[in-house]
Amino acid sequence: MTVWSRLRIAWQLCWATGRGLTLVQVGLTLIGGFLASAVTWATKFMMDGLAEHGPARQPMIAVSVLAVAGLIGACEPRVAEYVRAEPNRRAYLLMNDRLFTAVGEFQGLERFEDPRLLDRIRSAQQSTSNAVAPATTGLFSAVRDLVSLAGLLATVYLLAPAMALILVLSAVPVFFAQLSLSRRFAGMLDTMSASSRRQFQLSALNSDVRAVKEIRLFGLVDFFRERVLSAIVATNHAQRDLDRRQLRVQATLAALGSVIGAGGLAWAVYAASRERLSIGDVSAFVTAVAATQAALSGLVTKISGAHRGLLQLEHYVRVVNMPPDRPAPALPAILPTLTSGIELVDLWFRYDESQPWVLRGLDARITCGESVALVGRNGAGKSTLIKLLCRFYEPERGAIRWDGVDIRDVPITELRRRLGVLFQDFMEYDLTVAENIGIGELSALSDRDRIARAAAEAGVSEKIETLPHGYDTMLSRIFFKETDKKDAKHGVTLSGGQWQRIAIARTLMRDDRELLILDEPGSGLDAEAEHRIHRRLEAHRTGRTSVLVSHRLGAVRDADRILVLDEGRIAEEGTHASLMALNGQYAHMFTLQAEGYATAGTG
Ligand SMILES: Nc1ncnc2c1ncn2[C@@H]1O[C@H](COP(=O)(O)OP(=O)(O)OP(=O)(O)O)[C@@H](O)[C@H]1O
Repeated sequence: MTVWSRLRIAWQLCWATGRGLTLVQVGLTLIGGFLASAVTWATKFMMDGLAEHGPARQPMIAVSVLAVAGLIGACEPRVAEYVRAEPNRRAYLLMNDRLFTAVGEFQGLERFEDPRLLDRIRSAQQSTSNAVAPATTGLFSAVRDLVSLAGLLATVYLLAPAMALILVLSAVPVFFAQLSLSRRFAGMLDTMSASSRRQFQLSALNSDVRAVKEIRLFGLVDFFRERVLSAIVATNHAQRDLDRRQLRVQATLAALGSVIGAGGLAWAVYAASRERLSIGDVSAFVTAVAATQAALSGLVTKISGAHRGLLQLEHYVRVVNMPPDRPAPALPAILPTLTSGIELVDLWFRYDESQPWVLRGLDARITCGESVALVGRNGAGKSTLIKLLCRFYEPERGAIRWDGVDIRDVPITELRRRLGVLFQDFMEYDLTVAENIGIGELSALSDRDRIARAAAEAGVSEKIETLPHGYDTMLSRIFFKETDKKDAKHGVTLSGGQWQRIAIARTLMRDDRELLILDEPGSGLDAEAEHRIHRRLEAHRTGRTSVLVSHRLGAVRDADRILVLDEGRIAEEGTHASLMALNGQYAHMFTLQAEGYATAGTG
């Protein structure tokens, strides 16, 4: 990205936060910029007037100008600060809105599995709070210093052209050194983000109750502490290196400034002694040189701050402008109401080119109105298949057809509107019970009857009734203080199985959808609860098109058809009875499980 396109982004951001406020900032910038030159010239006229011992009018006018300039100079930074705070707040809101929308548009899971992109999203998120001020107000300040500098240099040039040239030349190397520093800083942020992400993840283990148990039991405290510390040491090292470079550049600028200032003063005094400069000229020269150096050093700092801000903003711009990962079809097909069925045709899928195939030419059919069970060993690809049905991933070859229509040809949101899915790794939201269930169907978020029906069907309504505020009880996994745990308004914790029932209820809010998918709905439930839930779900699924994934083969035996996934294909399919008669993989797995229960029962 070029400097100009970055500047354009900063300007567009300012403009989008408010045209009026931007124009006020431009005005303040110009006023602030011309102030130093006004002071310098007024000082010159005042001193010359005094030296000439003429009427007091000229010095008094100069004094008036100085007084007004002093007033403006005192107020302008405060006013500017106030005027800039509002656009920054607006920019924060606007950028978060755009970022949320942009990331929300990522329809697949691939981007969320790319660590570089995750870093970029994190940097983009950070840039909404810490890059806007340097990039926008920092730029205005830089322009103000630039205007101020131009005026001052013109003043110095009129008095001593060589000195103006020396001042400019002395600033050039420092300016580029500072720019290279900020580039390094942005580069360092990039490389650090991976290690700080790691550090953050490892540090988070300290407050994750699931991790705390294992860490204590396996004696891992020192192991993780050392990992965190080494990540911090690496970050500190990079920061220290940068600080040293910064110090060198700034010290050089300061030393150069002092030498030039002293040299200039000596020359001005010498020129005045030879009457080539008036007293006013000398004082204007001294004021202008000092102000020029201050403006130069300010300019360099502000430009480098703005540069850093702009480099960070680049992450935001790149994320916001990412092309869709599931582009809408050029001629979208209409997804028909499911009447025939869903066909999976020669599906080939792997997560990455470097990884083995998970599906290898899988063919299957889910007939409308049929309850299908999907079984197979761990890692066989059951959850992957479900994610393909939802288009979280796309098959590398083959197609999924919904009543003959390739699901890639319809808008993805339309496809997802037709699905009700319970994922194996369902979410536990820090929301109330009613919200945790109701968000399954946002339009019914305040429909308490429907929420209560879904809860009853998921077998969790009795538990909800015992909660301190019933459906309005806050469910939380995070307590900020130990005392919060005792106060129901901060939330109550549920057991894993109770959370699972809440998640099932959430999915059942979408029970009018054409395809219901349940991935391991009973995994966290006790035997009796699982049995009851499966019976309920079975009754619920009757006559509806559904796919149930489960390792408990007792729970799938009543399905209309059972598909056994193995080696990336459907290895066996049929009813429980026909698969048992086949005496293949399913029969083997079922017999093993049944024997396990029988042994447990008799043992
Ligand atoms: N996000 C991912 N990135 C890379 N590989 C993955 C990813 N998710 C799953 N896999 C791999 O794909 C294969 C199939 O995984 P999948 O979760 O679909 O199996 P499954 O049949 O649902 O297993 P289980 O019964 O254990 O839930 C596994 O080898 C797994 O390691």
